[in-house]
Amino acid sequence: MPATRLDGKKIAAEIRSEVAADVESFVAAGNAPPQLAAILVGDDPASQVYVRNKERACEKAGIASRLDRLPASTTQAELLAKVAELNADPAASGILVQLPLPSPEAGGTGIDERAVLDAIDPIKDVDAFSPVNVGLLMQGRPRFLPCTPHGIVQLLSRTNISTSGKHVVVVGRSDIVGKPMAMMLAQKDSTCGPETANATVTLAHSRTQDLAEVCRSADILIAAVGRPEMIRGEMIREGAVVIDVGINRVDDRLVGDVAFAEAENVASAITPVPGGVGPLTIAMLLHNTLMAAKMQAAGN
Ligand SMILES: Nc1nc2c(c(=O)[nH]1)N[C@@H](CN(C=O)c1ccc(C(=O)N[C@@H](CCC(=O)O)C(=O)O)cc1)CN2
Repeated sequence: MPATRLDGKKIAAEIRSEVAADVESFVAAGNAPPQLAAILVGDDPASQVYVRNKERACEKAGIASRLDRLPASTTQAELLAKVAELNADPAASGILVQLPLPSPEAGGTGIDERAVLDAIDPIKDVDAFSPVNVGLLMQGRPRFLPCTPHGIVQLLSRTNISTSGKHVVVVGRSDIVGKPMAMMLAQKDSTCGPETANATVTLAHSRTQDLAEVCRSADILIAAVGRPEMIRGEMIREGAVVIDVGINRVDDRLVGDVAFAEAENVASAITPVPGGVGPLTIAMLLHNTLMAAKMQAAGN
């Protein structure tokens, strides 16, 4: 029997309407609407789509947004000055810098991404990429959770997939997805409760020996490597849950990190690409923006 498709788009819509209702109450209580301030450097086509989608999602949820578009020729000092301006602006509840920053080959000036992310005020860091928020997550007392891993926790919880006591293999050790995902699932508790925490986690990567065997030992396999269809059907245990974080453009087609047609015949449940994990990223960004506004309104 083919795997159940886990509908991230539907779950994201649910979360977005929950956030919209919560924003309405927040504003009805006399607060200014939350505002998301996004910075886009350069003209990468995919990034332009993502920031536009973020603006639209904000609008639908009653969240204000502003977008600062900067040319690819922007220097690190100029970008840091923009971040400082937004840090000091009380109207900006949440700040994000759309990644990736333009490489020198794309006309960029070689900005140190880490230095820019470090400069965002942690209380406005709705991507949860700053060292303060990463550190709080590591210690099991998170403030903001990074959007994509948090979206995956929400997806697992809302489809009744427990991670407690299970072996979860995360393939990919990026700061944005792999590392925080592994950390979140290994904790004692999650925002959705202990059933979507308490996993035994293996964080696999490009140097992992016998990756196929490691993947086959997973009850839940999370692929976040950024390599089209790298996870083949034979790398998946019969009945495993497969979460595909990859969004790769191949010949004008979007494909994940998992060879979907092969995986679908082995897994018990799988996220499609598109329509799986991607939409949850923006839903959780809205959640974080509202959370930032609430914390700032409370003077935290
Ligand atoms: N500052 C950030 N930069 C980047 C992040 C991030 O969370 N913060 N993540 C990605 C891009 N991203 C959001 O920024 C993002 C990517 C994909 C989707 C999505 O909904 N994908 C759809 C397909 C959309 C398409 O047609 O391209 C899907 O998977 O169904 C949302 C957000 C890197 N940069």
